[in-house]
Amino acid sequence: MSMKDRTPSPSASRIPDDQDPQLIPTLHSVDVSPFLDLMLGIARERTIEGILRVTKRTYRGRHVIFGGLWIVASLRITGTSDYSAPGADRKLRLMAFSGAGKPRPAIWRHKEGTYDLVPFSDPLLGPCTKGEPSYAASGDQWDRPDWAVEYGYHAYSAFPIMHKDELLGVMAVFYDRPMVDELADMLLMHRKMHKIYADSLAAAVANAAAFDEIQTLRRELELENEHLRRAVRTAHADDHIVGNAPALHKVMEQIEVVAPTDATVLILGESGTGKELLAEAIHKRSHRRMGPLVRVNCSAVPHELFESEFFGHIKGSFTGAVRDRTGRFLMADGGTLFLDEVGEIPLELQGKLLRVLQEGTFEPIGDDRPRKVDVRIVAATNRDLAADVEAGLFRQDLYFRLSVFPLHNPPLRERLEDIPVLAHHFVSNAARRLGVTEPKLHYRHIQQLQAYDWPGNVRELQNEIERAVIMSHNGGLEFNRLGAHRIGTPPSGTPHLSGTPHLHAATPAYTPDGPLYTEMQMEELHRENTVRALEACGWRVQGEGGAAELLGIKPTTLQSRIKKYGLKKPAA
Ligand SMILES: Nc1ncnc2c1ncn2[C@@H]1O[C@H](COP(=O)(O)OP(=O)(O)OP(=O)(O)O)[C@@H](O)[C@H]1O
Repeated sequence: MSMKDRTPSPSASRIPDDQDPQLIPTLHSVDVSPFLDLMLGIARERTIEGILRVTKRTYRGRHVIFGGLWIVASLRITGTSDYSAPGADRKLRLMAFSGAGKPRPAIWRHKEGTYDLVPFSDPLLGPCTKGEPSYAASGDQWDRPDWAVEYGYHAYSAFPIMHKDELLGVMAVFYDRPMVDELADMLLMHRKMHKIYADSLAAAVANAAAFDEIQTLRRELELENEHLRRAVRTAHADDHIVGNAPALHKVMEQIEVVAPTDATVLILGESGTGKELLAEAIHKRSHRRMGPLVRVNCSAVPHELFESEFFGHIKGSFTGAVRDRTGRFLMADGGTLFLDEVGEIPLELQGKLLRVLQEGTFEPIGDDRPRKVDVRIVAATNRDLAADVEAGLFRQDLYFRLSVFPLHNPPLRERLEDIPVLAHHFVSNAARRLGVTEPKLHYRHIQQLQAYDWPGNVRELQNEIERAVIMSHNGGLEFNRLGAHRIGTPPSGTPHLSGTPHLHAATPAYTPDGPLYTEMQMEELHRENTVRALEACGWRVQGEGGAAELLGIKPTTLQSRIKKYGLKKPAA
């Protein structure tokens, strides 16, 4: 018998309709302000988590012993539930509850388990999954389960949460006594409120889910974009590894040894040292060279998308999964998967990754059929993974699995002898790409480049050279602002300028005793120094801490200098 069939007839207990004059006094006796607060709270929430938080504070009302909200289990709710198992759309998952009623639904039993997860076939909540509200005003109007009898749950009222004919969930409220006779009016009142509440909740949940879906798609698109851009760059890149320093030589020898095997390689080294280039070198020297080389930058993957990024998902397996998605593991089948910044993989996913590495199988989200892949892993990190293991941030078993063959890629400052050959390589690459005449690299340029410590390594060298080639205008190269473009790091200077401010003046000539500036260069230095002083004090010319005081000159002198150089405070 369905719950609808069991809906009590008016003769069983008096259930007034809204025309019933007896409802009017009831209306006056019920304090509706908590209900209005609740409605406002729900309307304001933009996330499902927020909606659930508000909902947990609710289900107040006279004689209400307990209220709960169950959501269709396949609706993935960020941060509160895991990806659902296949077939989860046929179950309701308890998401929020409140009230004084004991015990909690975790102990209420139905045929298959507890009320934490309820099948659509359940006689109590199941009828609502067909879109019909149901209720019982007293114990004799429903087949009360044992827990309801034992703990004094006499009456209930349940509503489906529907949005555009789609079931999102079910809400139910239970009473500690029969809601008949003089309480029947109150039950009717409550049911009217529940109906409004259920409709608002449906709209709020649907909005939040849609918002979630858009976010997920946006992040997926960003990732896809990044993959595509990189693939294009790699396809066009002049990717041969340049350098003869003994430290790099040793790395290349190790690559020759390990590449033909299928061993997992862990490339260690600071950012910009060329780890990705080494991973490509390993792939190209392996028997997998005709297969794909797929890169995942683990630091760029949003936490909630990791599993889908690695293993893929099936359409509809969670909110936002509007189409099937092939994970990177499957894409790399028969080739190499390069896990860049592997130290950024969240702890909870490290176990799953380890399983794939050990067994070579995985399941896409929402699909329980295991997929077998043949993938070689090359990982890279600039973190001290051993220290992360000590600190409990990285699983030891995964670390051991990844570091079968560690390769240490030295920072550029430890192979300064490679700078001339790298510099020539980058100058001709940049000139070719930019379509300009290749500017000449002089000995003094090399000296300047070798005197810098390159915290950003080869990538920074490449960027500095590209910038210098752009600025050269078919004239000479200039490297007197090395490091000035680094974000968050003060420029570390070229030694020739040591003892002088690090300024944007044309390259000076050099004497054995130091730099020699022309009058024009001195003028430029002067101008830049004045600007720097003005900037340092927010363009305040006089007074304590003003630019004139900083420069040790009179404010009037500074005024005339500002005029002479035509300096103006930049618009905010
Ligand atoms: N030995 C080299 N020869 C030629 N180019 C190099 C060399 N080393 C690095 N590069 C270039 O420097 C840039 C940075 O290299 P890459 O991206 O491989 O560094 P990475 O160590 O993987 O950096 P991150 O840790 O930030 O991901 C790339 O453009 C790469 O082509």
